[in-house]
Amino acid sequence: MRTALVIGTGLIGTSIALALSARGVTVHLSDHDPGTARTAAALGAGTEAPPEGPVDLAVIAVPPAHVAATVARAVRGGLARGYLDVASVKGGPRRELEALGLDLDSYLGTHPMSGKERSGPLAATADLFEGRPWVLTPGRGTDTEVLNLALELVSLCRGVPVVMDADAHDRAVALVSHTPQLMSSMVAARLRDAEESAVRLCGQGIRDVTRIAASDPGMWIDILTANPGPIADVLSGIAGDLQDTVQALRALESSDEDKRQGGVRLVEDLLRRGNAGRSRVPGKHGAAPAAYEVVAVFVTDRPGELARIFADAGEAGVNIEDVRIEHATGQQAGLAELTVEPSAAPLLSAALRERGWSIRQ
Ligand SMILES: NC(=O)c1ccc[n+]([C@@H]2O[C@H](COP(=O)([O-])OP(=O)(O)OC[C@H]3O[C@@H](n4cnc5c(N)ncnc54)[C@H](O)[C@@H]3O)[C@@H](O)[C@H]2O)c1
Ligand SMILES: O=C(O)C(=O)C[C@]1(C(=O)O)C=C[C@@H](O)C=C1
Repeated sequence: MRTALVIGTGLIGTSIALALSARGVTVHLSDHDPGTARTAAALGAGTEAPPEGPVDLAVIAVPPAHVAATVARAVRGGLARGYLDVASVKGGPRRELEALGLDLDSYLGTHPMSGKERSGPLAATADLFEGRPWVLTPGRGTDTEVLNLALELVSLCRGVPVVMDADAHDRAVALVSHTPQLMSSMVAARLRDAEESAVRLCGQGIRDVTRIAASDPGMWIDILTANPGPIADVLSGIAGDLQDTVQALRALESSDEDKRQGGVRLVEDLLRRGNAGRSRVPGKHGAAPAAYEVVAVFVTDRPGELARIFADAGEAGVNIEDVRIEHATGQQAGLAELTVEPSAAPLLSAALRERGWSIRQ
């Protein structure tokens, strides 16, 4: 692929454009808000100048409700050899396009399973898709050339291609993406009117559970309204668990010991099912979930602190698999939690202690 046109230069479009530009593709940027395309160009994602002729691939990265019309306009304008979109739902846009009577052989619906709770080009990064699944939903008539262009795009973005049927994709993301967004919003919504004395105690648990509750409601309304049935199916299972859990907790308040034991069993069963589900979440780069250990290091809030820890870990020959910072409320300090292979944990702890770091046991 030598040339591409990205239509919609928000978080996803600009992240794709940055990755393609970094790998030598000439990328043209377009957005219905010219200021947004200008920002993306200023970040090094490509040029605002329109292409002189058809590009190899047009990437449509606009909100789901605008996908069909934008793809149709691009196809009718003959802007590219192949067209793909990246919307979070796949069945609806395809059906809308079919209803428009368009020849869809040069179009492919895709969905990168990576994003952020922030929108717009300023949140974009070239490495957003590295190691993440990228779903491709070819139809019966999809041109091989377009499929190959899409595979090249995923490879240039260092993603992992996964071929799926559009409706199967929508059922899967109802479970792994759309319902989690709603659950996160529901937990966060409890905080809106909560007492300040409670909110100031927020620790890492609620931060993890509510991160995506900061997402753009406009975008999510589009996504949820395009996939209501499968999401309602998942939520109704969760509603059953919620109802049982409320009853179990009420039983725990009872003075009847048998009722109390029944409540404990029910809550324990839920927690164990949760452990089993969580253990199925794929690890880094889509690999099987790995059992790692965490080495927690006290850090003060000053420039270069993390760089020094990483350099010390590197000198000790330890590869850091992941890192998370737990910030202490009201203090200029926190804990850097370094995730490493179990065999490397004692080595890392000893090496960091030797270099003056304080390790939490
Ligand atoms: N945010 C995520 O985590 C995520 C992850 C994977 C896929 N997606 C999908 O990617 C697409 C883009 O999402 P985003 O997060 O980048 O949103 P965003 O709000 O950051 O960017 C969307 C951009 O599209 C532009 N736009 C809107 N309508 C347009 C039109 N008709 N023509 C041209 N430009 C138009 C907007 O001005 C905006 O710059 C959506 O379909 C979304 O479902 C999002
Ligand atoms: O991690 C986030 O913040 C996301 O928004 C990611 C996420 C997801 O649910 O995994 C959200 C919606 C997209 O369609 C794809 C990715």
